Amino acid sequence: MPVRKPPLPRILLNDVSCMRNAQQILQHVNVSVHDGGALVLTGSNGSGKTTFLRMLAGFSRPSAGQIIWNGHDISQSGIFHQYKLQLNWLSLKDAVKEKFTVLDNVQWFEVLEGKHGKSLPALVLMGLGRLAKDKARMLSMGQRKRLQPPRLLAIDRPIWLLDEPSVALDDEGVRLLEYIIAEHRKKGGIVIVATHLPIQIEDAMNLRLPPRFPRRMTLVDMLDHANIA
Ligand SMILES: Nc1ncnc2c1ncn2[C@@H]1O[C@H](COP(=O)(O)OP(=O)(O)OP(=O)(O)O)[C@@H](O)[C@H]1O
Repeated sequence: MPVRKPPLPRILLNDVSCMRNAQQILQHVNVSVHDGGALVLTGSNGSGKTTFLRMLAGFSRPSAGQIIWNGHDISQSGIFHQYKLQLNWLSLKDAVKEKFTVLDNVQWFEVLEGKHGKSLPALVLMGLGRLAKDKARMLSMGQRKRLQPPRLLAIDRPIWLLDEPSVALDDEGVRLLEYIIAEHRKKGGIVIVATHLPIQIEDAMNLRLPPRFPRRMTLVDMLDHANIA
């Protein structure tokens, strides 16, 4: 019987290291993600989670190793051009245009992508349907955060890079985000999330980045040693 080759991972990080401002941030990272897969990045403040996402988004280059997409190194310019069209990146900066309506803040991305019809249903799903025609400056912090998943749905690209997507969301907002992520994966999409907060993502791989400057003493230790009577 012929032996079937296992499918290539869609994304492979092969012994990747990354420097920022002449400082070594990530070292010898090896990870592979297949279609429908999820990778959750955790680690202390400054450990390099955002750097990891930025590198996958092409904002920083690995200082060593390769990022392979579909079997090709993304540092080749022709490949990178195709690769970046697969990405949807949500950074901590919400890029909400306050003078635009809530709907326009999502639809703008959709139109740029040459797509239509998904923005309003996505806002309704995230509980923002009633506010669609209001100016975005009226939104609370959590509501601004709820505006982000609809952008993912409106643009509808396969690889999602999400930096702290659940910060400021209430329990219902987190459940909705988890639902959207699960549905995306069912369609073969990939989700890579950096987070400090618990978020339920079934069968996700977890990558805990080591602290860059291991702490000798925690704040609690210091308070203990302060001998406050
Ligand atoms: N613009 C920058 N230029 C140079 N170094 C940077 C820059 N931004 C961050 N760094 C450094 O890179 C390291 C990793 O930062 P990064 O933002 O990736 O960490 P993180 O794990 O996402 O942290 P947090 O949990 O606080 O969000 C930090 O030590 C930081 O000092």
